[in-house]
Amino acid sequence: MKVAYLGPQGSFSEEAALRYFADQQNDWHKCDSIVDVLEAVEEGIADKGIVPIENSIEGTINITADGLLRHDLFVEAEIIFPVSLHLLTLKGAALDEISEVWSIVPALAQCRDFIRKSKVKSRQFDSTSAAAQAVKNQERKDVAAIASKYAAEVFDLQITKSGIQDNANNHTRFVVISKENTEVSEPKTKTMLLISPTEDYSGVLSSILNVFTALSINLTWIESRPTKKQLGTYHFFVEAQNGLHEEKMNKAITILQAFGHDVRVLGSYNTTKL
Ligand SMILES: O=C(O)C(=O)C[C@]1(C(=O)O)C=C[C@@H](O)C=C1
Repeated sequence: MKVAYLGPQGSFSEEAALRYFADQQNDWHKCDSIVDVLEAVEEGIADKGIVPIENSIEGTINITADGLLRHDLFVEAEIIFPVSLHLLTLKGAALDEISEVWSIVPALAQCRDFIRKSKVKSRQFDSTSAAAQAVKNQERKDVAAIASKYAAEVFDLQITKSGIQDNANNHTRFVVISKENTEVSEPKTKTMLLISPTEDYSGVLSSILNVFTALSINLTWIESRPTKKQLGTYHFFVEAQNGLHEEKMNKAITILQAFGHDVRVLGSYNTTKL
């Protein structure tokens, strides 16, 4: 089986993939961006992909949410991964020499307090490990990557300051995606739906949420993403703490469809904490 994830070597996505699939002999397909991971799975270049979808400090990873909207993909598992972000520099560099920090946007956002207090500039890269690789290749002592301890090892960089994220208790939720909707043969603990109202009227969101309240379905995640067609119109991601095998979940879907909403079941899955 071929699994796609965000590279280069040293990314959090790689750590999550290697640990989640530890007992399997897989071929790995490293991608340059999160969008490339989604496309690799949709185009059949990879059988599965691992992408970050939410971080406990920064919230939803919009690139992934929008990718799930655009691509015909399913979620088959979720992985909760602890994230600790460090300032990686060339060996011998000092903290007060650094004038710029490099990383992927969600990681820069997780370190907003540190960046603001240190009055350094920030520059976007496609992954934490791409930033670490650039620090290594460019041989500059005035820049630092915000990345993992693993990336420091891979690129032989020094951890000049550790644990710089705004909150020490930091986790990123990844999802395992595939092109096929895997049969829900055994009970699962969660279900992700994408609900797109076909009409815009006052109270449309509360009418959706009331369905879950009425059926005592606890929601673990709700996210709205713009339709990108008209200001103020949205798609809603809803994650429920019930599997698709449960009657009340199917009832909720039937009622939402009867209300005229477009409902896509993105998957029913279990959680793995790494
Ligand atoms: O850049 C990486 O190392 C990734 O795997 C991506 C990513 C993300 O975009 O959320 C994953 C986990 C961390 O939250 C920081 C970066």
